[in-house]
Formats: sequence, structure tokens, C-alpha cells
Amino acid sequence: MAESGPLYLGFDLSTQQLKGVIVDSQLKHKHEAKVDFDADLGEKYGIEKGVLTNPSEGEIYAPVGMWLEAVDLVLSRLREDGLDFSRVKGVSGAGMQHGTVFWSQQAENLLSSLDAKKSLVEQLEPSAHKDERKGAFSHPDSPNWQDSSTQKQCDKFDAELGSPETLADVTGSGAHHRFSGPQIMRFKAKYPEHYKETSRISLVSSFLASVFLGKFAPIDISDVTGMNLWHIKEGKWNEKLLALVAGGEDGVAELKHKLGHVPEDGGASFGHISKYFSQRYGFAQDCNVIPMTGDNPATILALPLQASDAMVSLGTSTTFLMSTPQYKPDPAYHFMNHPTTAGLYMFMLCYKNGGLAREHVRDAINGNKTDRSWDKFNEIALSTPPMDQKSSSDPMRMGLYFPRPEIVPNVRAGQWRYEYDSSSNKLNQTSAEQSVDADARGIVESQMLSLRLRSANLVSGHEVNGEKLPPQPRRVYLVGGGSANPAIARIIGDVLGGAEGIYKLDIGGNACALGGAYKAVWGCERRGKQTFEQLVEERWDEDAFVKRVADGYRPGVFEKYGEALKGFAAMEKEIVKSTSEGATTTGGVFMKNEHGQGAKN
Ligand SMILES: Nc1ncnc2c1ncn2[C@@H]1O[C@H](COP(=O)(O)OP(=O)(O)O)[C@@H](O)[C@H]1O
Ligand SMILES: O=C(CO)[C@@H](O)[C@H](O)COP(=O)(O)O
Repeated sequence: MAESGPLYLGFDLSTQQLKGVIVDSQLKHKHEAKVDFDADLGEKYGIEKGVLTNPSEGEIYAPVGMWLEAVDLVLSRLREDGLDFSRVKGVSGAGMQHGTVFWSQQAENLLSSLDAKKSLVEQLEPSAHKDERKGAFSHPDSPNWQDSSTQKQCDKFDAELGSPETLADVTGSGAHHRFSGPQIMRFKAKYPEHYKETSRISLVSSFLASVFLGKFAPIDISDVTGMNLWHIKEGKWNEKLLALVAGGEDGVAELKHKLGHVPEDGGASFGHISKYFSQRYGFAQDCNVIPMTGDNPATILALPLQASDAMVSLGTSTTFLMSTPQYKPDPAYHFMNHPTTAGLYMFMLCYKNGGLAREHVRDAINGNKTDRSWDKFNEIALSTPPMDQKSSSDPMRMGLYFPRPEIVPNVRAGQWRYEYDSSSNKLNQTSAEQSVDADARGIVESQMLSLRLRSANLVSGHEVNGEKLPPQPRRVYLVGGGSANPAIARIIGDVLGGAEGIYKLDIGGNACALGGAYKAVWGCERRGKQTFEQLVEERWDEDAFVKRVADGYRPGVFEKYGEALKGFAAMEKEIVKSTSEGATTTGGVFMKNEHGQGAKN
């Protein structure tokens, strides 16, 4: 008998891919499809790893037309996968954070009168088809989160409210190159005519929601906190920061109009799907468009995350995410509104040097041949003792591994190695040129020590079998490509702990698109004031959805890494200081110190 019952669609529009995942009301994964920008559309749009670059100005951006083409393509792939679109009752999802899309004056007319026989890109971005007709965008490109062209604007943002600390207190973050406020400010200065012609500025998430809605969709309550423009505690735009972007108070009303109203409820439907999608693909006419959010906020929705649980996303970048009722902002990290639950926040650390840096070490260990296997890396990582300390009288060995300029801490690209004697608290820099074998464990330890250092204030003690454990996450959940690696999971447990252990999401698809699909379920099926957490917990199938992949807290080992933390913090300080003294130009961007007036990646 054919299956019936509602289905929900979640998207993840990220740097390199558009993924679509279908779940049912019980959160069970049913279908998925993806478009890989390089493989499917790379030649046509001239992109590499999903983006175009202008290194002389530190610019990284993506053509919006390519994303539109990907939307039609991913839906046709879902159809090929057997999806019955008439059962889809809700659409939500995520977009990579911070990116902006600039709509033209005729955009809403075009969005609401799409012809189902033609593609989205033909009608909304004719320039992508070399047609000179005016399209729906005042500029064809969207700045990417890896862009670092906004140093001047970041300096002004950090100064505007008095200090980076105050900016972080108000908006949840100090100024960062990729954040939308500094990006819009630069766009206005570089393209004044395009800015004037802009009727609406969307984030990547609200851009995608607008396409499905057939009119402008508001910016989401969580994603808005990745802009450096939203006063988190007051729940409204910060007028001073808007004036900074607009070039004076006179421009504030116009900018506010371009940004639009931000609704508080992350679950309230924006309305029914545009008829383009019901006519072309057969979506139910009453399918709801639920607010789409940022990729990181959507990722925390893939699990019924409890306070003191942590998620480590081991993708291209490494991100560390926690859902917490505490609001303790600092310019070194980010606090954002929780995407579904008022009174909760998302704590986030974001590193550019994640998977790529680990791959560098893997390739060096494999002799830089064509072997891309992780076997040798894993074997060496597990046979190396914690901190490469063969006996307790040996110093601990540690380092920083940054093939790209890093966000946390804010330093230029480079590699540094140190020895640390915890009994005398002595730190010595050693040669960067040494055997790469110790780096297999070393790079994972280094990345995890950085997470432990910065999340220490947010974790608490736990009692397991009557025994009181030191402050650490209750569970650590791994997501992203690197979560497949058992050796990495084991070392993460050693360094970060985890009172109940290390877990991995065991459902198909990816966490971010799944979180988006769950958000659609919640938006459409919640009863009264039922929170997202209550709904997901009620339908959660622990045995089917997650898998315990490694031990967490190991007595003695966790404490040893606690000792290493002091040396690690001192090492970072020394590197930040030495790199800011000899300020270096990396990729056309002037890099300086962590909290001062230097670059914020
Ligand atoms: N077995 C593995 N061990 C370690 N890293 C892995 C493994 N499999 C994939 N990866 C890493 O996962 C990363 C890609 O993760 P993914 O979540 O797909 O990326 P994105 O963030 O772009 O969506 C790559 O850096 C790759 O090296
Ligand atoms: O900038 C941030 C978070 O602040 C990044 O996490 C981007 O949001 C990453 O996007 P993808 O890796 O999904 O492309």
C-alpha cells in the first residue's frame, strides 16, 4: 500500500552544495538529494569550491543565479528519488550564515508571477543566461562567509559603541569580516548605485525562503544575530549601527526598509508555497513556508540538545555549538539567538582551519602521494600518548596548525610547535620542521584544547553512577564529514570529556538540512505553545537516530589535558603577540592581533 501522511522538506544551502532532505512527522528520513556546485554547475559559473574570488581585495562571493539553478535541479533530483511532492506540507531549511543577497526594485513582481514552464534562473537572473533583461537582483553576487575584505568597516563597527566588548555585548559578537553589517557597509561604499536600486537585502536563508514564498520573506530571528546589527537583549535593530552602515542618521529609515521586519517566532508560517512550485513540481497548495535559518542554528535543531550538551561539526570548517540559557558574550566568540526557543542562546566557535588542516597532516603522513586514506593517520594518532608525553618527566608537545588565517584566535596562516613543562609552567618554542607523525594526534588535540579553553564557562559538573565528575559536556555530538573517523572521536572524548560519551548522528542526510526539516515539522505540527525541544523529544528515536562512538570522560586523561590547557593558552598568547608585532599580509589582507584593531576573520 502506498504510504500517506505529511512530509517535510529541509534545505541546506552551503558554500559547496545545496542539499534537500525529506522527513515524515516522526522525524524519519525518507528522501534526499543534492547539487554539488563544482561538479554540477562549476564550468558554467566559473566557480571553485562553490565560490569566486578576488584575492587583491580579499573578496570571496558566489553567483546567486547558480543557487537558483540548483533549486530547480535539487527538486528534480528529489522527484527522481521518488518523492511525492503532494505530501509535502512544510518547507524550511538553512543557508550559510552572514551572506547577503541584494534584490532589485522589480524583484517581488517577478517572484510572484513566475511561469512554471520556465526555470527560476531564466526568470529571476536573466544575466546568468547572458540576457540583458533586468532581473530580480540589484547585484548578481552574494558575499561569502570566507570573505575578508571588510577590515576598514570592522574597525568602525568595533569603535562605534565604544569597544569590541560593548559591540559583543549588544550584538552577540565583536566585528568580524564575514558578518553582514560590515559587508553591507562595504557594498554601499563600493556599489552606491546598486545599493540605491536595492529594494530588499536578504540573508542566504531568507533569500531561499523568499524564492519558495513568491515574495520577500523576513530575516530569521536567529540568523539576524550573525549581522552585527541586531540588539539581542532589546530584540530590535541597533539604530547607531544602522546609521554607521547607512552613512548617517538620514539613511537609517531606508536601510531599515531594505532589511525588513524580523518576527520573533521562528516557527510561525510565512504563508503558502508559491504556485510556481505547486504547478511545476506538484507541491500541495497549502504547503507552508516556515522561517529558514542559518546553517549553524539549524544544526543544533538536528537533536534534542540539552543544556551542557555540545556539538562539534567536523566539516570544511570546525564549529562548536551549544544551546544555553546563559548569555556571556565576548569578542572572541559568538552568541546568537536560539532559532526556535526564546530565552535560549546558541554559543558558537567557528574555525576556518578544520578539515583542510587535518587533511594536510594526513597527506604529509601518507607521503603526500595520491593516498587519501585516513588509516595511517588514525593508527599513529591512537598510538601516540596524550600530548606526546612518553613519560611524566617529558614535556608536553603542542602546536597550532593553520594553513589558512584563523578566526579563533585571530592569527595569520602558519604552523607553530611548542614544548610545555606543566610542573614549572615553562613554555619553549621548538622547530616547526620535525617529524610529522606526532602531528596526527597533535592537530586534533590542538583543535579540541581550543574548544575546551573557550567553552569552560558554559559546562557543568555531572553525577554518573554516584560519582561527581568535573565540569564538562554531558554528551558531545559529532556531525559533518570528519564524524566518520573513530580515532578523531576517541581523542575528542579524551580532551573534551563527555559524561555520557561521544555520539554521532546516525540518520542519513546532513545535520543542518535535517534540523531544517525538523523545524518545518515543528512549525506545522506543534500544539499550542509546545516548544521545539518538547516536540522533538516526544518523537525522538534514540536507538535509531544516534550512535555512541567513543568514551568521553576518562579519569586521569581528562585532568592531564586540564594541565595542558594552561600551556596551550600561554602558547596562543605568545603566537598572537608575535604575529601582531610582525604584522603580516596574507591573501591581500592585513592581519593583526586578536582583540585589538587588527583583522577579524
Ligand atoms: N574518515 C574521515 N576522517 C576524517 N575526516 C574526514 C573523513 N571523511 C571526510 N572527512 C572530512 O570531512 C570534511 C568535509 O565534511 P562535510 O561535512 O561534508 O563538509 P561541508 O562543511 O563543506 O558540508 C573534509 O574536510 C574531509 O576531509
Ligand atoms: O561563517 C560561519 C559561521 O559563522 C560558517 O559556519 C558558515 O556558516 C559555513 O557555511 P558552510 O560550511 O555550511 O558552507
